[in-house]
Amino acid sequence: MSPVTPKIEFRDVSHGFDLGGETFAALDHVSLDIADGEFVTVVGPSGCGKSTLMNIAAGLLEPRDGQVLVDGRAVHGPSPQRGVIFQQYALFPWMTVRKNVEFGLKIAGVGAEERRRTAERFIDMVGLSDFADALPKTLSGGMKQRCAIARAYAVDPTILLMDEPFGALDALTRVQLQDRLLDTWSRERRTVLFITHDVDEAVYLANRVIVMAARPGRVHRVIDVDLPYPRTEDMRLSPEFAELRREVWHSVYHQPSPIERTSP
Ligand SMILES: Nc1ncnc2c1ncn2[C@@H]1O[C@H](COP(=O)(O)OP(=O)(O)OP(=O)(O)O)[C@@H](O)[C@H]1O
Repeated sequence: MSPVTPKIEFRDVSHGFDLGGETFAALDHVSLDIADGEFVTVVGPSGCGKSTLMNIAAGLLEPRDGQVLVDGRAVHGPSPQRGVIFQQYALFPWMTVRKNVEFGLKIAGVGAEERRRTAERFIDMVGLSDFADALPKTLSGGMKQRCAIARAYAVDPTILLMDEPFGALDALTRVQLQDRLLDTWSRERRTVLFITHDVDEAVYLANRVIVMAARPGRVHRVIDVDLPYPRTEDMRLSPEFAELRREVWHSVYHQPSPIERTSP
């Protein structure tokens, strides 16, 4: 039987930034396979390279060493196949929700009628139908982020790359959006790579949690989350969840000291 090609493959990826004449190692030999349809979350201390990893997967940054492959092909730039959602909503402020969601489709040359139909479907999916003609400035943070999610989904990406998308939201909105995202994911089954600082969020959403370590940024542990979907509020309160949470928390906050470099 031939092995299944991972949807996303980080193959020995290293990246550094030049700081005052020295190279700072942001990522050090990161290798990771993500299967088609997986929901993978990434947690780790501040500065461990989570966003750098995401930017490389998005094709916004070329790694110094190694490569990222999507469906077995090397990534060398952004692609509509990979939808990216950041913490800051990045909506066009002068466009209504509908126009924001239609934007990527317009760029892709999709006709007006189909654009409208597709946008409506995804605006409905994120529960913003009553606000389709509203401008972003009239929306709450959670609504803006739902609009950003609808916009990312509308262009039909096979991969969603999400960099702390709920980081700026209050706890209740955050929990509601987690459920909505999982609901969408179970129906659409895109591959999701999701960065967060929040251990509960990491466990609640994922099939697998990747715990990174800092200085240099690297994969510290991979923790499988064997809880079934759909995830529920009761599950958050279960002993199994508490145990997974404890395990991830411990891996993030009780890491060994940064690797001592004895040679340059
Ligand atoms: N453009 C840049 N120039 C110089 N150094 C950078 C640049 N971008 C990131 N770094 C450094 O690389 C390291 C990794 O940064 P990155 O933003 O990927 O970490 P992170 O895990 O996402 O952090 P946080 O959780 O705080 O958002 C950090 O030490 C950061 O200072």
